[in-house]
Amino acid sequence: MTRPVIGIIGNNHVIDGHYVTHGGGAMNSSAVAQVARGLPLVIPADPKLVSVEELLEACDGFLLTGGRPNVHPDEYGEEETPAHGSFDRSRDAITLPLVRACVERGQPFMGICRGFQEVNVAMGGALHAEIRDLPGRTNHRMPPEGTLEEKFALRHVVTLSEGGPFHRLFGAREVMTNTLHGQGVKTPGRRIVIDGHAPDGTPEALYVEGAPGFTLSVQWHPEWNAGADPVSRPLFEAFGAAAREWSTRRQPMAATRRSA
Ligand SMILES: N[C@@H](CCC(=O)NCCCC(=O)O)C(=O)O
Repeated sequence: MTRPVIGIIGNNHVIDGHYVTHGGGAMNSSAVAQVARGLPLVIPADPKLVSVEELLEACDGFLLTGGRPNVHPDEYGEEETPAHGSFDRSRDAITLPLVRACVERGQPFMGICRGFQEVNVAMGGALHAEIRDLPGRTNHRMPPEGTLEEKFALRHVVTLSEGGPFHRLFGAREVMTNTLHGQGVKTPGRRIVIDGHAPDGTPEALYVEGAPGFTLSVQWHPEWNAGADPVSRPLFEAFGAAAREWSTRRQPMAATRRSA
């Protein structure tokens, strides 16, 4: 059986100050290949190079990866300030319409960290520029020093809604997660259900109400230790199963198009 193709949304990275690359962390590719059991395909998220329509055709599902640059506040009707940090407008231009198209079509996606925030903004929601500056909130940012193990260590509980999709998937109302982000959901978009929170109230898990496909998205990084972690593993397995189902459903459509 062929593997479902999972488009991994790449980030623009500048190496050595001048060499521009499109990349996704190797952890994402491994989680897709080894846990979701999909074919990982890193996407250069730039509308000069790819279109949303082409991506929807080429891929069975999308992993909206984490990324340091933030979604531009223009996308949710706010003015840019220094607190908003850096941006990746090319990625915004692909992922926001891609999420809306996937919701409409029932094509699976899973948002991680920046990807989680993109799902919210795509559906009309807004973000806080810097959650650690808000009263009562803690610092969710990546520790600036330390090994990868220390940066991705489990740091807080996420409490999930009773009977919600995350509770059902994990079989627990409380799970431990890592945390490596500065921004967070301020107002949920249309049909966005916040299904899990950190102890300081920060939204951590969401899905799109009534969407016909897989939309589970998380503010933490399940790609870390994806094969062994009891939270990451079921998430990637469920995402892979959804992409596989999409791929088997669309094969007859693709065959019809080829023979026409
Ligand atoms: N920029 C957003 C999203 C944070 C995020 O996705 N972090 C992943 C960083 C991965 C890396 O180190 O490149 C925010 O800050 O909230």
